Amino acid sequence: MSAPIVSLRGVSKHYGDGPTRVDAVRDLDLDIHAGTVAGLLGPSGSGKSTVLNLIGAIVDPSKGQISLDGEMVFDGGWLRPDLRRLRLEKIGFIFQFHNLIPFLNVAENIQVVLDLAGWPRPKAQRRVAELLDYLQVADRAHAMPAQLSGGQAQRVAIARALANNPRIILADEPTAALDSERAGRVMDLLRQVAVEQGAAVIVVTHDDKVMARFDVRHALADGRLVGA
Ligand SMILES: Nc1ncnc2c1ncn2[C@@H]1O[C@H](COP(=O)(O)OP(=O)(O)OP(=O)(O)O)[C@@H](O)[C@H]1O
Repeated sequence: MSAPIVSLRGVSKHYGDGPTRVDAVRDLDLDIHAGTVAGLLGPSGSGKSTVLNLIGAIVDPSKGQISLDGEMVFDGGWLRPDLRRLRLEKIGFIFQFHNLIPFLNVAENIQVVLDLAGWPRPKAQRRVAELLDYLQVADRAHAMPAQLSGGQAQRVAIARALANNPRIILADEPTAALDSERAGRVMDLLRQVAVEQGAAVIVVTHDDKVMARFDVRHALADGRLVGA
């Protein structure tokens, strides 16, 4: 099997110290490979979002090692001076409530990511058009987020997450606000991205509608993996 795109070794995260300390993730080893759609499951408070945010360099690990797309990025401390750049280069985020910027239209919501990543304008505009086509929302390019249906908004959010060709897609409850048919389409799309772009897609969910759709399932309880 190919080398993992996401690899965690002995990763722990606690919030606070002393009597208020919460051990959210304990000594976690986790590998996710290219072309895989992985589910991160478990009851509320088991540490799922913390794991996603550790991989996304949004939360600082308390200890351990994290390597992303073949690069060791955390080894007792972050090895990259600019975590914002690390995220832009390697990671696409998708959230339950899509987090589109309300005062930018659909095309601009995607364009903004490419501007931040330093793409030249003409190339970025071609990429935006290609993504809107791929996600079947090209006819909504000039619509504002408030004018979109839930399914359309989620597809635009996915387009934005894919814009910079990240090898790692992190999704937090991406289907919870969608009916089964739309949820199924989002999962089909994530699978297509995993396969076509050789990406690792990691989905945190409680959503029973999509449980059968993962290649691998990692279940957490009390900050530890408890098997698939
Ligand atoms: N910023 C924080 N400060 C203090 N404690 C936190 C913080 N974030 C999470 N926790 C605690 O860490 C533990 C794991 O939380 P986390 O959000 O990762 O779980 P989860 O499995 O994603 O839960 P849910 O399904 O409810 O979103 C919980 O006990 C939570 O209260």
